[in-house]
Amino acid sequence: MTLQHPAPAGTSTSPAPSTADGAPSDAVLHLAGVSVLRSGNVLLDAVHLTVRAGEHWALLGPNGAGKSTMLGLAGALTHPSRGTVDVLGRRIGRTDLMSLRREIGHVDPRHPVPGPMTIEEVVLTGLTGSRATMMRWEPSAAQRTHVRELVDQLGLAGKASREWPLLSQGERGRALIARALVVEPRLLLLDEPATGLDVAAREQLLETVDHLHMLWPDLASVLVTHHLEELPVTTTHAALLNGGHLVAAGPVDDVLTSDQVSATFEHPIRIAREDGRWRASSPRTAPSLG
Ligand SMILES: Nc1ncnc2c1ncn2[C@@H]1O[C@H](COP(=O)(O)OP(=O)(O)OP(=O)(O)O)[C@@H](O)[C@H]1O
Repeated sequence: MTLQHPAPAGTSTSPAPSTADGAPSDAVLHLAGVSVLRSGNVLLDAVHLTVRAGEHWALLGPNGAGKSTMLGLAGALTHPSRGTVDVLGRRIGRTDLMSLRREIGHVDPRHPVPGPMTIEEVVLTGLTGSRATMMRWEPSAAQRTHVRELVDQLGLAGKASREWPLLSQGERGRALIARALVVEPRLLLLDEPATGLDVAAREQLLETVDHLHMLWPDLASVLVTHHLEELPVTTTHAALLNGGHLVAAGPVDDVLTSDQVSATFEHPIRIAREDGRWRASSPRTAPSLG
């Protein structure tokens, strides 16, 4: 995503040729002047963003900032009240949303899995866009092979026939990423993928996400989180949201500064980066204990 207007200091605004609709021709996701209003509340206010192929965005902000609302637009789940949203070159409101959704990889850690399905069965439901295995639908041999390859690539080698209720949270997270990738999307959306994971499972999941970006360099992604510690090393860009407003957006090192993150979370926060990972802490004002 690239913030286009107004552009904060340090944000790249390099022009790209535009389509007839005004979206840059290389955009995977383009929001132009987007506001979302529900029940009299402004969930998003005049947001401009562009995500291009190969960019890995982090979307950060406090509770209620509008992150899920923005991800809902990117996933073709909701309509804007004002402005335009183009996903994979198709305009929300002018295209069939069901078919567009099937081209977007959407990872929701709260995805409900009905009954005792195996990892392979769950990943296959990505092809039908359903929760359960579709009646009278049979995958082709090539589709099965593709699913098994993905399961291996996601660090679940040999576990394709494991049943969902017996999996750890971390294994479920990686299986849901495989499910999202089975349609070979150009855009991958990750909604707080590290929620509920212990530190080891979180680190494995982040390593998996970094690995994906190396395997599919053109894949664009948007990852929503509240925690800077949950950002993959391969994150290239960040957007900070507060109260439906974009506080900053652009290359990750320009955006994730102590000042901008503090303004976003309305609390003094010190940002540090080590070995490509981010850490956030709050300067203490009271004398330390012990
Ligand atoms: N249908 C709706 N009608 C009215 N207000 C809504 C509706 N959906 C969400 N909101 C409000 O809009 C704001 C933004 O919600 P959103 O879920 O996008 O925030 P978020 O940044 O994802 O929050 P969290 O980090 O808590 O998940 C919140 O204050 C929420 O209560």
